[in-house]
Amino acid sequence: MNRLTLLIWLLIASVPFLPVPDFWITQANYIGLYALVVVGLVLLTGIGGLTSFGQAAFVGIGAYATAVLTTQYGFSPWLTLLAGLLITGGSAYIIGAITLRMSGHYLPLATIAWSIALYYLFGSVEGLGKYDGIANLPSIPLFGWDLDNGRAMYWLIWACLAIGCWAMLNLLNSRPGRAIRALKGGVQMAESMGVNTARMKILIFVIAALFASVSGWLFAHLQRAINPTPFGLTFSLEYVIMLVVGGIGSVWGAILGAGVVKLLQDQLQVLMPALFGTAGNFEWLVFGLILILLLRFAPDGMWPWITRLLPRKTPPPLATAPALPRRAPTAKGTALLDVQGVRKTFGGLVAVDNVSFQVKAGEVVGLIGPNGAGKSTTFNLVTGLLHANDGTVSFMGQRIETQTSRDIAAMGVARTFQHVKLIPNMTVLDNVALGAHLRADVGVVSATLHTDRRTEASILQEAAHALKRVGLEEHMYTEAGNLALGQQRLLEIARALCCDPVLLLLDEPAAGLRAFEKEALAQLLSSLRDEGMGILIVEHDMEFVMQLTDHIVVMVFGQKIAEGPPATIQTNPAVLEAYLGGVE
Ligand SMILES: Nc1ncnc2c1ncn2[C@@H]1O[C@H](COP(=O)(O)OP(=O)(O)OP(=O)(O)O)[C@@H](O)[C@H]1O
Repeated sequence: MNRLTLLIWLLIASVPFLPVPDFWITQANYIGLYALVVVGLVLLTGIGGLTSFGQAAFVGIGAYATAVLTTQYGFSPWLTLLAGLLITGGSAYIIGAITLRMSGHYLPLATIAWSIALYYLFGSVEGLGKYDGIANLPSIPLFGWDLDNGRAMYWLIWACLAIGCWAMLNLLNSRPGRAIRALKGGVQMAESMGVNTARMKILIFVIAALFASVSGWLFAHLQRAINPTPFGLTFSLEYVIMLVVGGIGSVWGAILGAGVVKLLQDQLQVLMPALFGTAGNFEWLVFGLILILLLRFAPDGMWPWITRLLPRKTPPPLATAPALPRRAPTAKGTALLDVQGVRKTFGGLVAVDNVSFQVKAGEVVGLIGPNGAGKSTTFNLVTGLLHANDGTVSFMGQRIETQTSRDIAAMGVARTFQHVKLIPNMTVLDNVALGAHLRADVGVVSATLHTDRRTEASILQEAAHALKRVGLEEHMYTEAGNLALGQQRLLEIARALCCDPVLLLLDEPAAGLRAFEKEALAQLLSSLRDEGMGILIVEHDMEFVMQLTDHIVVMVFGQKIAEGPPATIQTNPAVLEAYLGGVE
């Protein structure tokens, strides 16, 4: 934690000692409660890209769990916090497992549906007090002290928020955190790096729900009485507005958003009825307008404005750490990839038709052909992104044509993409570190508690080494989206190297590179070949391919029309006719 952050937290902790009126303590309490929910939403929506309009329902589960168990069964509020977390976590897991398979606008619609369902459940069940709710909740005891007023609850609320922010930041800057951030870059890339995207989605859904549940527990014991109203759809929408206002990708933006919306709401609730001359929820008019303007002109919310004013942090030097375990080297000449008679159709189109070829360790094989020949489709068949209709694909003697891209990555096959797939707002170093996902075993708990320091240092060291190999070390802390296209391709190669692959598949790696960068890339690939790596490369730059490869496979209209060493391919009449436009 830097000095400025520490100073701000100390200032926040000292507020109840200062002559601050109770009104402002109450405001601060609600801001803290809302911010807890929004920090969860930052992870779910801002980072993970999953929109939820149902967080208030999870706040409700936390609140009702403690209300029922303390008032009807006499449990301690601390026990009911755990019970609430268990119930919320369980419900979120079940709801998530059902709804997170949906994509596009179906997911937000589903979250609205279960949010409404839970709201009516709270209001209809006799044991939950129906719409009157449950009253007379006990206060929370803490080391013999009764947190029975707003000032006392202030510390607990803001301590929970501080712990939540600390845990969330730890998580985001870790191996699972990078995997979560990769979700927004598309499932294909993340799965190719070995990330179990379905599990990650459920995980962030459950974590966001747990943040909401803690907020509900605190809310219930602050109010000492609850009813269904604060757990309905309107409040869920308010949380989303706070997220957008503060900045959807930032933990600190969550607190800012909660603060700005809460304070503005209070002012508007007084001002707007006076302006219209009648009572009503006119503040929503303003919120709607603010939301539209923000989405149009500042979709990243207000936090990026503030960060521009803050002093730039110099990243600390990377810690030295033990190297990550590497695969045993494969002897040159070992058969790595064996593609036999693969066929892939898209409806009536035969994209790949009965294609066979092999790649050995210590060999660079070029896969060439005009546009639409089926090269990328063949790549996708080898890496498990697509499954062949016919034929077999084997890697080191093991059949892989029905395996997932995650399993194939785990076996030692790494790839780059024709259309670069990276996480633009993550640093180059973190993007590359994602490649080492399968080489370390840091779980969410360890990441959250920051007990993963050693492994994290090893991962970053590995990523830095890969960046050095591709000549991008000076851009380590640049946001990946700010790199030129050619450099982004080099980043993808570094990420693939970070997987410690046996077989490297490169889809048009030289596209967008300048002459000296191509030269450096050719040298790098040659040295990887000398180390025993097998390389399959799709490339349109013929000079590059002819100089680098040991063997070339030529495809036209989905079929293999020739294969052999570059010198033979260059003079093959069928290739010249079909691919290069015929013999002069
Ligand atoms: N998901 C898909 N659905 C339908 N058709 C597809 C799909 N993917 C590829 N195709 C078609 O399959 C054929 C082969 O495409 P592919 O991208 O594999 O060719 P390519 O050789 O990699 O071409 P390029 O060099 O332009 O990238 C093309 O006609 C393409 O339009």
